[in-house]
Amino acid sequence: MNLVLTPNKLNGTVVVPSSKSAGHRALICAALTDGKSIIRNMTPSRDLEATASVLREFGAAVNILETSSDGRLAVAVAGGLNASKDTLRADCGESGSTVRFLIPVGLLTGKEVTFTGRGRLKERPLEPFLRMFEQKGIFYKKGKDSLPLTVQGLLKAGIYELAGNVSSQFFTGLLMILPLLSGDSVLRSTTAVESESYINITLECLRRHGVYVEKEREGQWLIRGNQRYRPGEYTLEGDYSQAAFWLAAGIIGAPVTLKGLGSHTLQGDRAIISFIESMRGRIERDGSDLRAVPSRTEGRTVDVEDCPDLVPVLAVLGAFSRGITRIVNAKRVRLKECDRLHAQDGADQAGRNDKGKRGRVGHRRRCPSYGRPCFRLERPPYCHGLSNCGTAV
Ligand SMILES: O=C(O)C1=C[C@@H](OP(=O)(O)O)[C@@H](O)[C@H](O)C1
Ligand SMILES: C=C(OP(=O)(O)O)C(=O)O
Repeated sequence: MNLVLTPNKLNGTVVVPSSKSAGHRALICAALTDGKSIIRNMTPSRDLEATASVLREFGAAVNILETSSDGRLAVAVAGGLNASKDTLRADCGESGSTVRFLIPVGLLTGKEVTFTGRGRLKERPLEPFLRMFEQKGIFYKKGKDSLPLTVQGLLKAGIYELAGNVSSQFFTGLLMILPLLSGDSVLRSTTAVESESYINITLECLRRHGVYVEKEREGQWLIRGNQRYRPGEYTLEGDYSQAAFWLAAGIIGAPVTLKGLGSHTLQGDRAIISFIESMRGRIERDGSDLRAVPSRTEGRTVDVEDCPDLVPVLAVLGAFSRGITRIVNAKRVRLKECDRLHAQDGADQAGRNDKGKRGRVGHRRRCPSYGRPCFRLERPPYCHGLSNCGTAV
């Protein structure tokens, strides 16, 4: 799809959609209990629907209790993975989180599970799990693409070693099920761990459900076995990845106020605030509300190792700032729902990354196609939760 963005000023107040990462984890942890949980303030999305539908296939009941006037859901989850069918089909849509979180959960069912997906998900890497299946004697079958993938087997407590530089999502998937096994496990990364803030979001969700994991040292976690997930009732916090777009819009255009963000969050994408401030962008705080005020920003070097989802918005902000903005440690964003480096202006400079060197994207103040849109988007930008805005993008 080609989307033309006409330059325009945007202002107003946005109630930020809830964190999609927190939503996936909440649904899964609730499904791993043997009781009923209620998750409030869930902004619906296709990725969350994929997780909910796979959990239903595995035997949990996931139902919408209420929909608020702004489309937020209260979701009831009755846990228990007691699917009656012998073979299960898990359609993960286009969601990397869904497939990587739910492969270990699927193995808990003891059934043969076939994971499927659409679009780019079929090509996104699953190698860390495939290697684990070989080490742990788990049956799997797949063609030349990552999906469809059929798995069957039981994971046992023990030592799990995975590369930490492909996706933190493999660690999250294992961290959610290892506490249920009979015996202690150690999860260890064989490389430096990237996107670790997402692992911390996982551990926070586990704690909410009464499950505890100890970080022993960098890249290593001790997981006591024989734990049980307790049902919970809680409200999801606002999403800093999505807030980032509105903050940039406020800096570039006219003031934008954001509501619904937690100020004590573990989300790595809260780094957008310090990035913008380091670029001399003005962000005002009023309790947990944030207000982005139009500013003349200056290019900086920003490290996205822990916050890869900020790359698109930083590229936009960089294009509107004086001087050069360098986005470093961005190599893995090639592995997302689209090749997000390729989707940015200046992606050619990032291509020299294949020998293990760190990613680097340079953005000039003006894009070469000055006066015309300089990004190719495969989907419209997020625009849930918009209210009282003078002009839409
Ligand atoms: O665990 C999660 O919720 C996510 C982890 C990150 O992926 P990587 O660990 O692959 O960087 C992030 O980019 C993705 O949007 C969501
Ligand atoms: C990369 C993303 O999610 P996932 O990895 O779950 O597909 C995303 O939504 O930006």
